[in-house]
Amino acid sequence: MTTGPDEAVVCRGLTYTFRRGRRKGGDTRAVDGVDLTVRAGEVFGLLGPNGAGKTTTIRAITTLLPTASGMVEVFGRDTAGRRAEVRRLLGYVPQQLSADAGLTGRENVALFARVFDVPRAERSARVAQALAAVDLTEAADRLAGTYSGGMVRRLELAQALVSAPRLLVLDEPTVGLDPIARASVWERVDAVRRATGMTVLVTTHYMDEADRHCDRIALMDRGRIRALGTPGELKARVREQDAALPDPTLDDVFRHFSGRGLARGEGTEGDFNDVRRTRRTANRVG
Ligand SMILES: Nc1ncnc2c1ncn2[C@@H]1O[C@H](COP(=O)(O)OP(=O)(O)OP(=O)(O)O)[C@@H](O)[C@H]1O
Repeated sequence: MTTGPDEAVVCRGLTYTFRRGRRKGGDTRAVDGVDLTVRAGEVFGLLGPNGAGKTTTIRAITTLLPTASGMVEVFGRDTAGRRAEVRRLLGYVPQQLSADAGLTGRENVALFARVFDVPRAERSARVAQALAAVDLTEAADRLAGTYSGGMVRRLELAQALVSAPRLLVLDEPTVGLDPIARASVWERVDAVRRATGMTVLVTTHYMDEADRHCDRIALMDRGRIRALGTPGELKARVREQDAALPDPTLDDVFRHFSGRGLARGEGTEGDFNDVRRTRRTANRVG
């Protein structure tokens, strides 16, 4: 075990290659030797353009992909050998829709409570608590299919929170939402974190969100971590190294370390699959 009590996630040399035939464009090394430590209790942001490898990294951390090469530990448990234990420590909100439109909000959360072995006697109280934590008490008995995009995201958050995870993993939690709905998702995450000390690992394209809500961020590009630190530290590094940028933004920081901008369309479009996945995610909450 390499993880200490202060470390929620440790990745060492994490590498993942998707194998595809040559006609389909050949193999893709989605994650290429990632070293990463997420400290217990922090909000850690994984930032990067489409196709940078963020989702693949968190799918390895959440045990949804096998650790093909390298090592991942979650609170000291190796994901390769102690998969079931790791899963019990996690709440995960994937990019793909994880709520069922044909069930009420309460039924959706109750389903997750059953799947994650919340004790039967505690279940209804825990479901109500999770719904309250995301401000869905009033809408709890309506079909999820009638919810707005922001409400669906908060419902998915409740689903992930009902098992009282020590680590909450959020993959693009605010993509496709309007600014008010985005702020509301973050408010709920921050409130639960303050109350429970839960660790949060989040991927996002939105630099302003990362700047405001993340204690530390890793800038990822083409499968590698290009820079890691607090937003303030990263900006200070750029300020020291580039006199032309006395007041750098995180986009400037990204450009400095990767040689290109983070904004969509700046040579960072990713491939067809990246576009398809992003559209699907944005559409489902639109
Ligand atoms: N199931 C898959 N099969 C083949 N290639 C894949 C698969 N999933 C991802 N990839 C490729 O791996 C690379 C990294 O993708 P990944 O989804 O991890 O990036 P990302 O940073 O999360 O991007 P996004 O912001 O679009 O979600 C991309 O080139 C992508 O096309």
